[in-house]
Amino acid sequence: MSAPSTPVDTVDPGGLAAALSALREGAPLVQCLTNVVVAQWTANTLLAAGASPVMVDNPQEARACAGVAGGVLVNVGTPQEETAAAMTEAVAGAAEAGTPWVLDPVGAGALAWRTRIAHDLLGRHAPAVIRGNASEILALDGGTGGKGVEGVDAAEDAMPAATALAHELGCVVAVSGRVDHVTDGERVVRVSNGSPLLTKVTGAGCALGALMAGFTAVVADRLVAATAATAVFTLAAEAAQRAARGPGSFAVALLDELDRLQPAAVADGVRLS
Ligand SMILES: Nc1ncnc2c1ncn2[C@@H]1O[C@H](COP(=O)(O)OP(=O)(O)OP(=O)(O)O)[C@@H](O)[C@H]1O
Ligand SMILES: Cc1ncsc1CCO
Ligand SMILES: [Mg+2]
Repeated sequence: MSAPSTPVDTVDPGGLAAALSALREGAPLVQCLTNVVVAQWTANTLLAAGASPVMVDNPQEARACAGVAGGVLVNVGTPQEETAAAMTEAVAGAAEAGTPWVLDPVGAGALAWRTRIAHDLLGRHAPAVIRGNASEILALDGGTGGKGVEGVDAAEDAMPAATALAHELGCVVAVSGRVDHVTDGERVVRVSNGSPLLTKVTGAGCALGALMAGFTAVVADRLVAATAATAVFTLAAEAAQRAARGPGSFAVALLDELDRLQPAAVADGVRLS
């Protein structure tokens, strides 16, 4: 199947700005089952943007937490038996409560066990959003994956796979890269904001997935939610790049700029096609 190319219609800059206002007003609780590399930075990203993180990734509490959270992030970056069991529980809790959940299939394709975990979770209850780099999205559709957790494909090359997954699961698929591509299987939104420094710090994509879980808690249209997260994150990255001397100061500045970003600046600065 070829990728759809319907131009942006309902996803407009004003809607993305309104989504950021909704995130700040709602301050949703976002449960994160994420990897050990990025946990603290992910929590800080959510706080800076205006959401409320809680990193509950044990099988004893994950289901109950997903029942009360506004959104759930499941990121398979450093899976262990315990956290994999917790992911199953969290997805069950999300299914019971109708809580939107986001899958970040870190390293899918490159490593077999986590690829099976991702497929198993997808088979239990459809996520609101699958967010990954192009190689990870291709891997979920039968591809071979990237170089470890690094993507080696361009986002546009993953759009046939993203479209197929979106149709199969009834979810949004967000493919990150120089130009981020977001689709619900019918509509495609491209966001061309961002900074190359995002590829020089670990966990940018992981933090973006957490933001998507936050936006799905406050925005009903999941295409808008995933696009708003992308716009907010990449616009903050552009401002952070201006303040940074390199990856270290960039990562710190990105938190500052997420906190400072105003909804009007989202509407003014986002580059959609
Ligand atoms: N070449 C690039 N130029 C500018 N921005 C980029 C580039 N590649 C990725 N990005 C941005 O970096 C962020 C993370 O995307 P990326 O594709 O690197 O995710 P990822 O590989 O899943 O990251 P990680 O696994 O390290 O968390 C996105 O906001 C995306 O817009
Ligand atoms: C570096 C790394 N290894 C496993 S998860 C992770 C964070 C970026 O995906
Ligand atoms: Mg990733």
